[in-house]
Amino acid sequence: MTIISPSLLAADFSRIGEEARRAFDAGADWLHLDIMDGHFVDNISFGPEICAAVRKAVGPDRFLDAHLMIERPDHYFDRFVRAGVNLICFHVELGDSYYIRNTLGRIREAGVKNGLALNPATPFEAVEPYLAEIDLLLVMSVVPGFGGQSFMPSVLDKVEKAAEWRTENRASFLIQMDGGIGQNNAAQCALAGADVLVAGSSTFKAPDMAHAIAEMK
Ligand SMILES: O=C(CO)[C@H](O)[C@H](O)COP(=O)(O)O
Ligand SMILES: [Fe+2]
Repeated sequence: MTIISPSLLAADFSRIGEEARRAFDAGADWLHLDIMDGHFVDNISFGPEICAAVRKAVGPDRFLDAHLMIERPDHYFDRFVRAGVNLICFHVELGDSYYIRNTLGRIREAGVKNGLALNPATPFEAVEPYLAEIDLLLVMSVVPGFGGQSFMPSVLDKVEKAAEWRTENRASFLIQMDGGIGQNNAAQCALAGADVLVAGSSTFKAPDMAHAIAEMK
């Protein structure tokens, strides 16, 4: 069954704890936390203190996946580990192979799952060298920075390539897609090979969140 991870970016920030609980009560499998620093992307969202508040609101057993859209994941990731997230994903565009490999290793050593994200313009080949060392590959289906953008179907090719690579190499990383995903394109993403679908606007802003998540599943 495909994992649905609503993005808290589309929630009502004046009631962040209640909103996080609302997602899980509506059938969310994971909750997606978008961290933006105003440098790697042209937007600022929230940091580790809010993540810790979300953890407190949902209890110890819920899976929180943090998508770091920040320039120095190596410098900041441990604050998110201490805040209680379960998975930390950062972008492959950020550095050379030493930086990427070292940061992936340090995240795992800190006791959480690691993930590597790629922007729509970044080719599959950029992440290929690291696929044996990751728990999750995030294929962005919008240019990161903002919720509510239109899904880019051109990235589905990369999802298919990643799924083929995984089969051929008997690897076990999950494939996640993020951006513009809803009831109208979830099946297309899953058929291409995605295991985890991030959905912000189509879940938090739906008239009935439980129905929206059930429809996607
Ligand atoms: O990483 C992101 C943006 O950079 C968000 O996770 C993504 O945009 C989800 O929101 P929506 O489903 O509304 O597109
Ligand atoms: Fe995201």
